[in-house]
Amino acid sequence: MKSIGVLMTCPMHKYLEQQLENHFNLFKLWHCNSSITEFLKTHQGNTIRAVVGNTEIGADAELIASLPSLEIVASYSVGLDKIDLRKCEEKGIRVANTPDVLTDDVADLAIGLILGVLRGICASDAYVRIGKWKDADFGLATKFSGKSVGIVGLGRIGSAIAKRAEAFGCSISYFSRSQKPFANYKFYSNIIDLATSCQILIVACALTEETRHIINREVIDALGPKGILINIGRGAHVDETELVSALLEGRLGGAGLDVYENEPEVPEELLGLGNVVLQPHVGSDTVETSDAMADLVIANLKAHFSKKSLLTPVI
Ligand SMILES: O=CC(=O)O
Repeated sequence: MKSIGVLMTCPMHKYLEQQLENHFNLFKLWHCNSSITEFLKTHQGNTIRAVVGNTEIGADAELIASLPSLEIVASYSVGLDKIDLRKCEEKGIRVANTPDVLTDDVADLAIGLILGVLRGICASDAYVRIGKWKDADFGLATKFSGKSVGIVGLGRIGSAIAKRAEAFGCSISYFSRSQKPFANYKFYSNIIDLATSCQILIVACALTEETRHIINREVIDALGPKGILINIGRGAHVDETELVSALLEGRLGGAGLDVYENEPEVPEELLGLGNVVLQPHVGSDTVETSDAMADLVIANLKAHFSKKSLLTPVI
């Protein structure tokens, strides 16, 4: 497979880059200072048969159009929102992603964010480091165990979060397109009703046109001044301007965020808030999971080019 051209869209995991280099003829899009078209002209765009993208740069219509020999997009991510799926379908381009292997890490981080916000873990850590403990006790935080948790999207990650939250004695309810026959949790067909009924609302669904800004002013107000919003999905699930004003005005109790609308930009106003915990989109960023995701990308590419079934096909 050494002669097969594979284009990586941006720097990702070093191990993935090495594996791609070992097995394929690897092109790195970020090595070009000019436009994609220029880059592809000088690097014979027509030799590239696969694209490996991620949550930052996937495969948009422009990239797909400039690769006449493209056969497969193997994403180093579970999320597909940076891939023009319609174009891929239209052109018969296969698409694969990395589900399952990252579920535990993302669910773990969701729980970490809840504890971070409710127990003030980051704020109290800073309190110790800057020597304030010597002057006074930190003060009281909020209990997590036993709270009511609402989950937006009960897919693989949402279900893994539910399982963890159950172990904390939380009651679980969820909103999704349809009721899940396997789930023993309370189903809401209306997200406002879910937000009204829970104390912690967690966004764990895929980003699509229907779920863009699914967390709007109405949902935030339904969650209320004691409610906590956790987002480990995508920044665009939340109307960030509304989120910021709700937090500043005390209409929302707190937030734990791993994702933002314009990454890596984070609204300045959030930086000074003690009831907010911020992470730089690291849900699946552990050594173990990143290696497993990389192995899955390679396995999908090898399967495709050996005319075998993809391990985790999307299209
Ligand atoms: O956000 C992470 C992913 O989609 O894998």
